[in-house]
Amino acid sequence: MTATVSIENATKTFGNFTALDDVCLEINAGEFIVLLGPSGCGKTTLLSILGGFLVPTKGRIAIGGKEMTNVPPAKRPTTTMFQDYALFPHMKLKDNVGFGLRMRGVGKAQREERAKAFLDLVGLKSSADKKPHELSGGQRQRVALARALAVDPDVLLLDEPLGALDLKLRRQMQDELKAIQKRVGTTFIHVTHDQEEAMAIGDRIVVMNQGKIEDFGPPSEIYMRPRSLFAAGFMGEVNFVPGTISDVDSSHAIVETRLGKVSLPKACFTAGTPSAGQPTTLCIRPEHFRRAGEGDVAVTALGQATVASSAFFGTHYRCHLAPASAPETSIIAHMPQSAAVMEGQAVNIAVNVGDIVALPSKQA
Ligand SMILES: Nc1ncnc2c1ncn2[C@@H]1O[C@H](COP(=O)(O)OP(=O)(O)OP(=O)(O)O)[C@@H](O)[C@H]1O
Repeated sequence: MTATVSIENATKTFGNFTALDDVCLEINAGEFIVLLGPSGCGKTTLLSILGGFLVPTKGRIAIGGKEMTNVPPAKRPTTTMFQDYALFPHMKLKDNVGFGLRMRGVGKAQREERAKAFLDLVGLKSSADKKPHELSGGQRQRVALARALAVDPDVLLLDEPLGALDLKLRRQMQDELKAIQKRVGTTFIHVTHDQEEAMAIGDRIVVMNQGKIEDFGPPSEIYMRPRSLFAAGFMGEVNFVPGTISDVDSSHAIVETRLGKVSLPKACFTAGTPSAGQPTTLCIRPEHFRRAGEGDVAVTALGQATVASSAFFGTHYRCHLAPASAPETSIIAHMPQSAAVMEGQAVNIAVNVGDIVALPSKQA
């Protein structure tokens, strides 16, 4: 089963401290949503409010259109899967997976049938009679997922479920989790502080900081068109180039920066309409720099820079560039293999204007 989730102006305070600050979110049925942000930003607090383990100080929650704000966890159509997924060590896998069903009074035969179906879903059908200690970490994690899904929640809440796994297994489990979610169609809300994980699994990502939502959208949109400096910086590497808007006409705004004047279409201003005099920061991803002259007509030249360092990364060279106009500034640029850049070399750098995002500096 699956359901929509609606969060209206949810605030949670602990004494004088505001852990969640006026959060609004509309989640579609069957979406894989990732709550992403640094430690302490309020991800778990929001998940706990959805699961019914915390009641918001203000605001309301609805699941499948039904008011849930004060409904206890057991009466909600949600299941929460925690990082320490605590399987019962003395029980066979089929009994672990069937546990929730037993609590709901489902008979043994039906329980076993359903447990086996869900063990099959996670690729462990032939292990139904094993006990948790006979499994690897990744396999135990899959059993926990089967157990959570066996009770047929409308919404599965996952609190850093892959946090205990090593990197390789983590990446593999991300792919599996995404594939299983697509198969069952349940709404998944998954907490992580790992940006790559969020991009690997999320249909949409909620970027959180200090109890607030900084950005919400599909991974590509948050990466390419972030709506806050925090979201831009949290979703991968970015160069921040501070400047001021000196002029605006009907289609473009001129931003004066230490790399020179840049004329940007208004679509580059993702957080609102630009106005003259506004302190503005340009966000440029390392892979968007290129050597001037290599590209098309939409390229903005940013002047000459010296390659301070260059490291070969297989797919590209990762370079630190010192611009001639501001040598104390270090720019990180990924240059293609074909650019064959060398330390000490002077290069003319350019960026496709459409790849630049301009955001108000005061958000920093
Ligand atoms: N019961 C509580 N009493 C007081 N403060 C709390 C309580 N629960 C959470 N907090 C505070 O609220 C803030 C948000 O906590 P939360 O657990 O939601 O963060 P998080 O984003 O999930 O972080 P992490 O990734 O480290 O788990 C933190 O500063 C935390 O110390």
